[in-house]
Amino acid sequence: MDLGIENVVVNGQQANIYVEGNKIAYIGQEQKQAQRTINGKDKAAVASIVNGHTHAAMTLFRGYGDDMKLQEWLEQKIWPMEAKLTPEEIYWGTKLACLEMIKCGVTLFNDMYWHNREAVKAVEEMGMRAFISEVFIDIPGMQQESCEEKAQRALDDFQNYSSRIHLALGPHAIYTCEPDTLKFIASFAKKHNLPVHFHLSETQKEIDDCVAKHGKRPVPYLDDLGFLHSNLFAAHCVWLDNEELDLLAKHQVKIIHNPIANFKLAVNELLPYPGIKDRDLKFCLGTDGCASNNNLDIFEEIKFAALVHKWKINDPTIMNCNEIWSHATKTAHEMFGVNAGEVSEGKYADFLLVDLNHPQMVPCHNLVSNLVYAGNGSIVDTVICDGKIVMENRHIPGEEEIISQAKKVTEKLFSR
Ligand SMILES: CSC[C@H]1O[C@@H](n2cnc3c(O)ncnc32)[C@H](O)[C@@H]1O
Ligand SMILES: [Zn+2]
Repeated sequence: MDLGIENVVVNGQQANIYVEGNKIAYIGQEQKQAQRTINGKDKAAVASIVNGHTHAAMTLFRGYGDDMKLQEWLEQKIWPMEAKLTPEEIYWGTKLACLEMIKCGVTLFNDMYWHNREAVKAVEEMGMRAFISEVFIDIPGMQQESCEEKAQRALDDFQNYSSRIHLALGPHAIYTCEPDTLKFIASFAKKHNLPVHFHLSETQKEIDDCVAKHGKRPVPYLDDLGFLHSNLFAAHCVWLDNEELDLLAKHQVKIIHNPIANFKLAVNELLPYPGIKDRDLKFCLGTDGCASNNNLDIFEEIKFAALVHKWKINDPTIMNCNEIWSHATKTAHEMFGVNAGEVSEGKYADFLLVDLNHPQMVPCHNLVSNLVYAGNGSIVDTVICDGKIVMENRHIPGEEEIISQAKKVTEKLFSR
């Protein structure tokens, strides 16, 4: 065996876990020879978490452009700064994002940002899994190549990356992409079996503008373009009526819930959870970028989601801890087609060792309750992704350099 974690709490029992290659080969009472063995005493092994929607390199914008409405925030603050970003800055911003996500128990994330070659390099080096988008945005000056050239170039590039890196197509939103772009992306995605990563129904303005321009709400508009399909990952989805929920369910669109960013940008609506649950629509959680969150601690997102739906529906039994934990881990990995999300034999060895002696984890009447309601990213001690240890005892190789380079490039960016 390549790696052993001995005497650890796993699925409610004390046991040993052995990893061979990138998979969990054995969980049980037997003790086996392994090249490397970790003592799992006072630790629990739990599935790693997915960040289903983020803009990783926006870590460099943490605390910049706070307390604004979405459209003004994008147009007055974010897009002018993004226009100045260099590939090197994206690289260090993405490394910083990976560092933060690993520290908070994420091994797989779904990213949409500029200069994806640098993002890929950062993710490869950090040992994580990611879906990395080729972005499409029809704003003059923001996109040089044609859609066809961009999509084909991305397809070629991604042949050269490891199996941890997946290509997605990332049209930004209905208000920044022309109908022909959306049609092209849908057909290219279907032809090449690629996921599409999209912002959908985030603000009332988006709905009102769509009705004014196209005579229909966003989801029927997208349906008429042939854009809805089961490999569409739609972030936000807060302003949806019942007809739209029916259409999303008909096409099995996957939904990413980003409640903290929604609250910070005051989009004034919440994911329609009862309608989503009734229709068995699949959803997981995302942090969105660091300029609208302002961190990538997915534990905060999990707790916030569990609380806010209880408040909205006025029912504390809604979104119980097992349910939200499962959305963030098992369902999330299933949605992305990655064979992880549970600590069991045959799954990828993507899991966490959480510290059962962390003050926020003591006492432990119910592990999942502590994970959801008591803990945060700081309870994560060790992270394993694709069979490799990417963090041990909360230390990640190279972290000091990432922090110092992220500070340095941010200073340069904001002084230009
Ligand atoms: C084309 S790269 C991604 C693009 O999206 C911007 N962005 C970040 N957060 C949001 C949000 O909540 N809604 C819409 N767009 C967002 C980001 O700054 C990049 O420009
Ligand atoms: Zn976003």
